[in-house]
Amino acid sequence: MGLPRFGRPKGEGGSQLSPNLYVANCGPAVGVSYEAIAVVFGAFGDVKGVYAADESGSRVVVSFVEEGSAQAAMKALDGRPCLDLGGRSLHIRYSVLRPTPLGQINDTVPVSLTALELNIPGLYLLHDFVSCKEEEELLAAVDERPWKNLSKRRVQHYGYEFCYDTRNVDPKQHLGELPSFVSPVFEKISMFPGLDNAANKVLNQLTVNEYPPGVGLSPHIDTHSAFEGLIFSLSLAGPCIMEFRRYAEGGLLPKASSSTDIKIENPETTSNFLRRAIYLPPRSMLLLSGEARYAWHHYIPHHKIDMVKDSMIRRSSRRVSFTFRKQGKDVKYNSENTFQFWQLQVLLFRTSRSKNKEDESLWLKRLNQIINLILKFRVNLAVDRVLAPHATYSREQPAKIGVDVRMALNSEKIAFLVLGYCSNIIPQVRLPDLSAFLPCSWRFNLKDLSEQLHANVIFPNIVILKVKKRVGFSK
Ligand SMILES: O=C(O)CCC(=O)C(=O)O
Ligand SMILES: [Fe+2]
Repeated sequence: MGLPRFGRPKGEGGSQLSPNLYVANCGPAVGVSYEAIAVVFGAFGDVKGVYAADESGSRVVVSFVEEGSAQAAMKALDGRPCLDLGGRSLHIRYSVLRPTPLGQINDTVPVSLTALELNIPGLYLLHDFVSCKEEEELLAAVDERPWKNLSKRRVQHYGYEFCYDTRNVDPKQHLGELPSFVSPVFEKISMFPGLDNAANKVLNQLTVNEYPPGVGLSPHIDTHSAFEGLIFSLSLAGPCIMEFRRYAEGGLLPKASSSTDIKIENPETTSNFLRRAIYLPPRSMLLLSGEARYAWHHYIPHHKIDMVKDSMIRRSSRRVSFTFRKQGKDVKYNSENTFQFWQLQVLLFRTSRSKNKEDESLWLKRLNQIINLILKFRVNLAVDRVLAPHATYSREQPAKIGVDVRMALNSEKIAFLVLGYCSNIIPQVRLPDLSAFLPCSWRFNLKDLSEQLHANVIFPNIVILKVKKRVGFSK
């Protein structure tokens, strides 16, 4: 699902009626926010969305539900200074839907060119972070070294080897300092706006990825316990689109705050998520921190051609990325640290399908281990323990509460759920909301382990439910 593409008005005047208005002299580049535009135009009828008309940042398309509203707005606002929009004179024409350009991928999302436009807290993008010469030198340096072949791309690891099975690094296997050819990049990282100068010193793991044209990367959040804090990714050689997803948490999504948001609703899985995309040109540096690093999945769609604004960008050459991270011990919870940005974690424990008593006791043992980790504040480690590699779904498929609970309950005797919320992200979700996900034919109680937890209230936002199948329940 993508947004409709709007064309510039054709010919003189753009007089063909339409519910979409092409508004010039208006947009973030001239200090007018999309929200302010939506409010002003909203006075004339329901506004479906305000979109960037092009990359200028000073031309937008306001899309109304009804043509009559567009007409009224045009009549009232065209050619006049608008006090609510900084006194700017707006130039308005009707905009028409443009047919999908040839070769466009159906499943697209508007692609932002800047972090500001993308509007994900904690995400920064600096263009031309390294020069063409530095780019050449970095590429030459890695090309002189051995690549490791994965199924579709090649990688090199420095500092610590990244293991793709566990999605983790072995902290005991230190491969040595990062190579000297990345020193110029480190120097620049230390000048990253707003960054503590010490930050570059602690980056001790580098993964170099080489993607052939058209090859992408599946959605993931970099393993919590493996890497602490900031993630820097330098793009070299070819461009790509990086997309981001923020999944519905307990059925709630953060308020869509940008016109680039797409809320995907998939009735089959009842999952929904916000989706945004940014263009990463060669030599740009992306920084993921805070919410961008912990709450949003990132991935690179497998496209040979990307639509960026109105241009078709062919991924004609390989893309090589240098991703710098800090291998870290598990983060301990305190009110200041990254746990604040912890995404909703749904940890689902299941007895095995074999209904084997031993399996069941194994799962109970694991559950207890994990509860102990939680009680010791080792939250990220607890999350990793469950989500990889034991869980039946991978980290790429974050838990969908409703579906997973039902799936577990249909096939298993017992399921345990540990539900954790980061209170400052989704303070609204409480137990009553959770119970809504359970079929009414199931009873669940909060006794046993949850009582134990409640007696040790550390995170008022972590709840353990023991979900029991009712005796005699038939499917
Ligand atoms: O290629 C990139 O820029 C991203 C790589 C990445 O997300 C990762 O290695 O975890
Ligand atoms: Fe990543």
